Amino acid sequence: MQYSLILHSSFFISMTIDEYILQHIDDEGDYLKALYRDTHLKLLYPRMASGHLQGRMLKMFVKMIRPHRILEIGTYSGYSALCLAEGLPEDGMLYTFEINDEQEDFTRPWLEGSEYANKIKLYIGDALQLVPQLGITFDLAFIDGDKRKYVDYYEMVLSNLSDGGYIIADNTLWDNHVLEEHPRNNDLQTIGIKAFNEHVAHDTRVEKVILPLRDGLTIIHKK
Ligand SMILES: C[S@@+](CC[C@H](N)C(=O)[O-])C[C@H]1O[C@@H](n2cnc3c(N)ncnc32)[C@H](O)[C@@H]1O
Repeated sequence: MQYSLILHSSFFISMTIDEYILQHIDDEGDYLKALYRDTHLKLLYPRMASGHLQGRMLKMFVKMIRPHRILEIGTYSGYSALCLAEGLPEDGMLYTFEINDEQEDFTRPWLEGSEYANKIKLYIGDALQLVPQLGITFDLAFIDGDKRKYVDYYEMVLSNLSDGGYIIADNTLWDNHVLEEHPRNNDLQTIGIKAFNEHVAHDTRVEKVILPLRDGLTIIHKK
């Protein structure tokens, strides 16, 4: 009885903290609220969208880092793209890549209808193939694509990143599955994220921290 009360109260407290945080940070605004709702109404896997807290965090990172060119791998419904673009200066540009061509009909109108449309270029295709062809050096990259390919994204991004540039990688705690010593052989996403975390941890070209925000955000600074 005692135990279930403790469980219940800690669950209650953590819910309250999440709500408390959202009530004490900047509002996401009506446009992002509507996009988040539309994502949940019309798309599969709406949990993939960044949402209120992470979206404000991404905008804040852009304000702090002051990049001119941002790369995003994994646009999905465009929620994080809009938050990244919101933080950019007038002459800044976000290049966002989405491999799933069925996503375009939903996402392009949301990006083009926003007040940041002139700061966003949406590409449909595999970022691993398309980004090196652009010949652009980025100041900040947000990696949020296929979890099995994070090491490949990382190496590709690092060679297209300015010295002193930053990478933010999402989902790097993967619902705490990273703690599994021996993930199932077919759990390629957990295996991919663990390989990425090991790879970055031992990479002397960069400085890195992991923030336990939402599903884990790794912030990487290229020396
Ligand atoms: C987690 S969702 C992105 C969510 C979005 N960044 C947000 O926070 O609102 C991951 C997306 O990456 C896309 N994706 C996977 N592999 C990719 C690749 N190689 N290049 C571009 N997009 C990719 C998937 O189709 C999916 O829509």
